[in-house]
Amino acid sequence: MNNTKPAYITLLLALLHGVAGISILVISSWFIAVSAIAPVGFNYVIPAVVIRALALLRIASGYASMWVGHNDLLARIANIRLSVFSQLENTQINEKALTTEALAQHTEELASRWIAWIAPLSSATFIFTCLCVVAVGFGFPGAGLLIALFVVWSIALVLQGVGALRIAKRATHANARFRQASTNFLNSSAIWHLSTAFTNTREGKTTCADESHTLQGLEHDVATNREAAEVSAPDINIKDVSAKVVWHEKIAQKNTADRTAWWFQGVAFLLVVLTMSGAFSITQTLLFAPIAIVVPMVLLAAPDWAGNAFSSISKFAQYKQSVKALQQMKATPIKMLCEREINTAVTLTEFSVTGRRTSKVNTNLPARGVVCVSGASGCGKSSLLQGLAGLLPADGKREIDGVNMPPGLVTNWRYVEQEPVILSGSLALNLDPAGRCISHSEFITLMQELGLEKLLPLTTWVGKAGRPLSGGERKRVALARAILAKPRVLLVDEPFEGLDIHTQQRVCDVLNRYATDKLVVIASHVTPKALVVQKNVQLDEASMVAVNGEHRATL
Ligand SMILES: Nc1ncnc2c1ncn2[C@@H]1O[C@H](COP(=O)(O)OP(=O)(O)OP(=O)(O)O)[C@@H](O)[C@H]1O
Repeated sequence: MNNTKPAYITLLLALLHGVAGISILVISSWFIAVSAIAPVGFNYVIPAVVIRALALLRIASGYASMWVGHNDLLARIANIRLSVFSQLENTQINEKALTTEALAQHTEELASRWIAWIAPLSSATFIFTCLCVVAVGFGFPGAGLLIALFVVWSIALVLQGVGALRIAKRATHANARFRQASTNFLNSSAIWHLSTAFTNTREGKTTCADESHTLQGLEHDVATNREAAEVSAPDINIKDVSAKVVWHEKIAQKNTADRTAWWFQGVAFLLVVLTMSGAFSITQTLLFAPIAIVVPMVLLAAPDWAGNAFSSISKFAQYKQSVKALQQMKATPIKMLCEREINTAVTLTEFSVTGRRTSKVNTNLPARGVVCVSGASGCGKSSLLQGLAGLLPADGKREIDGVNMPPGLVTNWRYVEQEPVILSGSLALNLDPAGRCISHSEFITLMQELGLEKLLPLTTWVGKAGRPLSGGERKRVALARAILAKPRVLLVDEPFEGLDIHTQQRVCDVLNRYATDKLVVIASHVTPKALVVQKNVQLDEASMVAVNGEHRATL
């Protein structure tokens, strides 16, 4: 975090704001008392001017503290999110919903710590300590009561903090479950109509579809989906789905802070009542020494200048939970391997993705040319390509020219997914997300070759996650992105799926040309005639057969 200097300014301004406030209270209390018994010639102007100056200082420091604090907050959020993004770089994200929660919620808790709890708590502690020291040092009547209130405040703060930590833990858990459950639920939006249809037939009445699209309908719909269409993740707990659970914890946190503040207020008032009732012999002094009014006035206003600490300690508790949640964020690092030239072949021996039910593959892939991987649906074509690229951990050996490659992603090998990721941005951003210096003509030529000229110009906004693009267009944009990165090995998953014959031909031409000096591995159910295949690799449940003659291995 580079941007820490303004945080101290935030703290100083908060202290200034607090000290100015309490000084106004002390001086004005004394001033009112002294005015009643002031002798002729008493200079009223000086205390009035001091009070006015303090009031201005309080207003100015309050606004400045907010301005500096919030600017600092925004800078911190940006920094923390960037650091989380850099942690997530080159990793497999295991739980997307929780990662989103971490990015959206927990980073904010971390970033807001100075304005949320460090500054208010430090300010209240500083003021309380100074008041006690001054009251005892100058022998203010009732100084002991102030110290007693300080002790009560400290104990209440610790107790409130302990309770707040428990609630914050529950709140973080509830938030996480809600985020997971709602992500699962929203992902099933395309087949919501199934649950409505089911409800209609089962209950024999018409259900308003819109009604089920509201959050109130969440529990009912998830329940129906599970029961009828099994569209939700099996671990969804309907109870945890409810937004009410999340809201309940938020309210509980606020209520405990308010309750502690009320108790504190009660104790402060009690001390004032005891003071005024003569229990501490201050009343006698009050008649003769205006300074004796200071402690009762300070006690009376204690909830104003010390009460906020109870809600700040709750924010501290939430901060602690957010730090923990960010530390526990699950992402499996992908090791990056340096690029290597391939002179003769890539050899796979007993190669299979760890933990997936796929065939063990034994084959030699040529240094250049098109290799076509085929086989029944679910036999492991996509898994093989991802394992080969190093995106998934794999068992067996992956060798280049006889040298074993450790697990990891080879930097200049590219995998094009079966369902590609399209970024919400321009076509140019999608084609060159890393911002390489690719020439304009290179972009345009490739787009034309892949039959994507109607998407041009490059500034075209492809819409949110590329949803306005057709399935075939998304595939070709992803293929163009990979080709423009000029990988040594290009691994393409089902490039012909959803393409008409004419477009398949164009894609084949691009792949054939690319394979003249690079290795192109294609997983596909179809092999268009136009594709110049150097080698076929047929995956089978029982065996792996290299179709060019050699039966290399049997499971
Ligand atoms: N993310 C995953 N986690 C666990 N298992 C998976 C995952 N993805 C796929 N599998 C399993 O791995 C096996 C191979 O899947 P894969 O997608 O590699 O097959 P495929 O041959 O590409 O299928 P298709 O031709 O239908 O695309 C299947 O049994 C599948 O259920």
